[in-house]
Amino acid sequence: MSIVFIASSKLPTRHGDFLIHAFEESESGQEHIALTMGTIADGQPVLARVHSECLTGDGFGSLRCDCGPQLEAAMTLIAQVGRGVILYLRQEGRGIGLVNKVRAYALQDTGADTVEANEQLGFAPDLREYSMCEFMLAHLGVQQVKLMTNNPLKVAALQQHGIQVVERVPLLTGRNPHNDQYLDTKEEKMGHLLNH
Ligand SMILES: Nc1nc2c(ncn2[C@@H]2O[C@H](COP(=O)(O)OP(=O)(O)OP(=O)(O)O)[C@@H](O)[C@H]2O)c(=O)[nH]1
Ligand SMILES: [Zn+2]
Repeated sequence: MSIVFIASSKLPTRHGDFLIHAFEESESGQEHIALTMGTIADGQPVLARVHSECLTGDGFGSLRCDCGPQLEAAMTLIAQVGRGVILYLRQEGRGIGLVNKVRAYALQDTGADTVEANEQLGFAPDLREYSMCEFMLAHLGVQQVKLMTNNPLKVAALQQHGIQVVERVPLLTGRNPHNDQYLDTKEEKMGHLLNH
């Protein structure tokens, strides 16, 4: 994949003052974002989050998943240590897109779990890929990351793309009665480490 850097600006947030960096995939035009805080190009391991877009959770406060609280926790932790990076990848619905995610939710409303719903729609459970991360982190000067994630497959995928993940930092937050079963399915079928 080829991806190019477009522009950076200041982004004050309620979690602290970040910089926002915009990138664009050359062939598809797909846009991705990095948020950074502090000195991250000094070769020292950087607290990092590779977050997949979830408009419902990140933007609307949906309780069907744990994405919103995970994003907030990642921004808060980065602000606490004063340095870090969030790659916000536009891979809505684990890569199936927002409309198909709503289709999957409709199937989940009638009993399917998150994996079965994808399969009933003709998709693999997870279509994401992470090759853009290598360029984005290199552009930002980040050499090693302490990755905030509960997903060991994400750690492995990033390592396959040459990213040095020196530590996995669990991001256990956001469980509620609406997503309890959904999180159990991620643990049982998708290998997430949720300690439940
Ligand atoms: N297809 C589909 N996508 C979902 C569903 N619920 C959340 N997502 C998407 O899943 C993505 C986040 O993936 P998760 O499985 O929650 O977590 P992860 O990124 O693999 O792992 P963490 O780093 O621990 O958050 C986002 O793109 C969400 O939009 C669902 O029921 N079906
Ligand atoms: Zn979500």
